[in-house]
Amino acid sequence: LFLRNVSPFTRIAPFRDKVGFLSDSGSLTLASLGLKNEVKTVGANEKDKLRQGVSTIEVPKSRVKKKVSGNKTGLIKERNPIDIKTAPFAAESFSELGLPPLLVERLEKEGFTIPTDVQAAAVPTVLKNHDVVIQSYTGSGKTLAYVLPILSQVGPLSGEISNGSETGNKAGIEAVIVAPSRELGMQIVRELEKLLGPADKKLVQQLVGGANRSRQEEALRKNKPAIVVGTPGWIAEISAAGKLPTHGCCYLVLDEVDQLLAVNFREDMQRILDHVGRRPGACRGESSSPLVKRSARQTIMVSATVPFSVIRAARSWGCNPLLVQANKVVALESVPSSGPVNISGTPPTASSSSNVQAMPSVQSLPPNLQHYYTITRIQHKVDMLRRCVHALDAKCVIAFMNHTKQLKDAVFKLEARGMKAAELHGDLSKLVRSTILKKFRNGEVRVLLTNELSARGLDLPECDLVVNLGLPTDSVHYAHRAGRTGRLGRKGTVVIICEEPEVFVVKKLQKQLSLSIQACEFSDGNLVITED
Ligand SMILES: Nc1ncnc2c1ncn2[C@@H]1O[C@H](COP(=O)(O)OP(=O)(O)OP(=O)(O)O)[C@@H](O)[C@H]1O
Repeated sequence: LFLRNVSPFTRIAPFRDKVGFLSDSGSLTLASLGLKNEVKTVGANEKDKLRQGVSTIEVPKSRVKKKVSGNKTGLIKERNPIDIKTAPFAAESFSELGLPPLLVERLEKEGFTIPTDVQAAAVPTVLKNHDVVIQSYTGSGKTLAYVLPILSQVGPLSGEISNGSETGNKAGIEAVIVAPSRELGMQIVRELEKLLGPADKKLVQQLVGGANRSRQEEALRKNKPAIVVGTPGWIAEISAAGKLPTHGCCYLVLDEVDQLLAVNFREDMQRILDHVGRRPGACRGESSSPLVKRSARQTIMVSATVPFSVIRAARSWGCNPLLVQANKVVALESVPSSGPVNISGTPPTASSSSNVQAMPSVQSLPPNLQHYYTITRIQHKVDMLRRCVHALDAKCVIAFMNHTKQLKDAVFKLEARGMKAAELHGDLSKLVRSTILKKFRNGEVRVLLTNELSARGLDLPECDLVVNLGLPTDSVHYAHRAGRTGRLGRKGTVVIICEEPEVFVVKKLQKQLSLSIQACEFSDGNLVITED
């Protein structure tokens, strides 16, 4: 079966030996199957720009996936065979992933021409209706990895004739996307709206806190959106009020799934899992045949960090889920679901997940990051931040502190020294938060002082430096904070400014993440590497 699927490949790039997939029996590569002779190496091309995020192998255009229509009236979705062979092979273009031509055209208009590795692996897998956990490092394009399969089935870009309505949807909500913060939810809405275009953007409805609830409910009633994106609290609340028709929903996406497992979301998540589509447990005990008809929603779980708790949850929420990573798709059953605990010894907070990664967390970090730490006394931390920004000539800086109260003081100190700074945290109104983010994006603010609120999912591609003025609680938090820079192949620097007694935590982070965090000083406007 594998040979049949592989033989039509036309070209394979130099990394072919490394590109493989795991089956129950172990890791397979093209080389191990003696298929090298069937392929031709391609040289460097325009993709160099996106090197680590982008595909290296072309899949024949003929291998376009048979379209599986989203079911507008019922819940039955046919699962295609667990064909994990196609997924690992990154594609040269979006059309090779089996996406409808209209969607590919729209992607090109928006400047998306080449899928990243995780998109190339995830899109065909999701299109085949598998429940998945998508894990790939921060900034590698996980949002489009699930948005594209949804848009290829839902709305006008799917190419399906709409049944007379402008939005093409009259049968209730077809996809629910849950994100842990309002900012992240709105970012996902923007990504969807960008692809749908102004004429069809009403197909997406945000359900996030801080906005006028009755207006959101009115929009739900009037626009009949096919996709809703929101935070757990609001989705659960509107659902409990009977204003969210999600029983026929085909897709449930849990973005930043490990954070959604936190205690403070538990009740709301339970309601969502119980009411969106049919319970995944419905497929339990049925035939293990991959061709089994599923009568449940498709559950898509996404994060750069996949702790054991996610693996356990995914097994219970999903139906034979697959773990999708760049260049690799593997049955979740084959992934261990227990292991060591928390590195810093700090108990999990309400916002943190309950245990550490099931896989080396270095996989959560973009490859182009430089990591440093420097030691100073607590009262000099903000001044050290200023020196660090100057030394690295950073233009767009996100600095994390652990206590909201410290942010204002730090902003004051930086502004007093002529450095444009602003604070961002959950106690600010939604309007103020949006304005600050806008100013940061357009360069009016050089240093954004923030707390854990901004650590997850926020896509600020211009950010070239992340500074930890307060230590992250564990390696998961470090990875998400660090991942605000170095997005999609860009370079980035991460600096920890700590006190002498905190160095042991830096060493633990270093060990846990299997990366080098170099000791440094900032003197005379330069970064100087020091002996450890
Ligand atoms: N194929 C692509 N070509 C060019 N740009 C892309 C492509 N896919 C995604 N992007 C852009 O890359 C950036 C990062 O994408 P995204 O926010 O989805 O990353 P992520 O993996 O979800 O990160 P995080 O783990 O931090 O949430 C975005 O600005 C997005 O528009």
